[in-house]
Amino acid sequence: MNEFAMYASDLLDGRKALVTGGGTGIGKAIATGLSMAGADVVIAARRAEVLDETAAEITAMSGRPVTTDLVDIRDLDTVTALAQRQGDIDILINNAGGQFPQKARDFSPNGWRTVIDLNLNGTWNMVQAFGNIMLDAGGGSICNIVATVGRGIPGIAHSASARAGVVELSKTLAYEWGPKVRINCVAPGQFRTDAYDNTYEEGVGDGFVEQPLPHVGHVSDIANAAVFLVSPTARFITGETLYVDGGLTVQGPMSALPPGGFPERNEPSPHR
Ligand SMILES: CCCCCCC/C=C/C(=O)SCCNC(=O)CCNC(=O)[C@H](O)C(C)(C)COP(=O)(O)OP(=O)(O)OC[C@H]1O[C@@H](n2cnc3c(N)ncnc32)[C@H](O)[C@@H]1OP(=O)(O)O
Ligand SMILES: NC(=O)C1=CN([C@@H]2O[C@H](COP(=O)(O)OP(=O)(O)OC[C@H]3O[C@@H](n4cnc5c(N)ncnc54)[C@H](OP(=O)(O)O)[C@@H]3O)[C@@H](O)[C@H]2O)C=CC1
Repeated sequence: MNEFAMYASDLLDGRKALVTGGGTGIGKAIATGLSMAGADVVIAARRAEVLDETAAEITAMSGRPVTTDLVDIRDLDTVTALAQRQGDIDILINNAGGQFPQKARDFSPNGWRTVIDLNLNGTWNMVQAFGNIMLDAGGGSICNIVATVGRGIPGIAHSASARAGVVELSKTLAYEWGPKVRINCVAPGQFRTDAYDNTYEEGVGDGFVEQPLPHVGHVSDIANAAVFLVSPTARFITGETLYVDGGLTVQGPMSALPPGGFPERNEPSPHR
């Protein structure tokens, strides 16, 4: 079975889709899924060579041409220029992003700013540049790739904050742009892309045996969620965040005892 061919091959016929960070990992998977569903896909990021290789790979699978373009989402001038070249899109996937893991108490001011700038301001640059064009042109659909916000993500407080900002931005724009533009988010759990493995050497571990679906996800799981959300199949859905995390965020501490077991009833809290 082809994991990227879950939908009809003409589901997105006649639609043009742009995926930021589409040269690698999750973005590449989403671009593949869109192309397999019939969209004309543009992948955009900073490294031309990576993009070109990926475009050729996707075309070999889907039989459809894939265009590449350059952008640094942190640099508004390059975003504006991209919007001038590729503004006629129907679908925008904001996938470019990332962070470094560090305890919050150790963040430097510039470290914090850098991650917020990439994931919140960078996404906003893209959303406003392309959203405005979609509004003027009559409509479109946007999907932002975030992370499993809502319960906190220890080790990446900067990114968790930025992604929560994107979720709230998306809900707000769902109101403001409602009649014309749908905007949703996909929240991946942990997916073993090259970038993930390079960044989190010991990240994939015990957590997975406790989550309701106790295995690592495949990038096509994200792609299929994103394709669904930007397709007419999801035409009555906007402002939503779809968690694709094997149930990680419902795993919770329900079955775990606190260290040392439960305290006696009515014992005062040890916290000040
Ligand atoms: C902990 C478990 C979490 C599990 C959940 C995981 C969910 C998410 C998973 C993923 O996202 S998988 C993909 C993972 N890969 C990435 O995200 C890599 C992407 N990261 C980057 O591309 C870069 O790190 C960056 C965030 C874009 C920053 O790169 P940039 O070149 O712009 O920064 P610099 O100019 O080098 O530095 C700016 C500033 O930030 C500080 N800094 C950078 N890296 C680190 C680091 N590893 N540790 C600590 N601090 C770092 C750097 O020192 C600078 O600050 P100052 O020194 O000037 O104060
Ligand atoms: N893998 C996982 O488990 C999870 C991933 N995520 C998020 O999903 C997204 C994809 O992750 P993943 O595929 O694993 O990681 P990758 O690092 O492979 O993907 C990030 C992509 O974004 C591009 N990119 C990075 N910075 C910029 C920029 N400033 N402007 C334009 N493009 C940029 C990169 O290409 P280039 O360097 O050529 O610009 C790269 O293709 C990220 O936002 C990540 O944080 C969220 C939760 C979990």
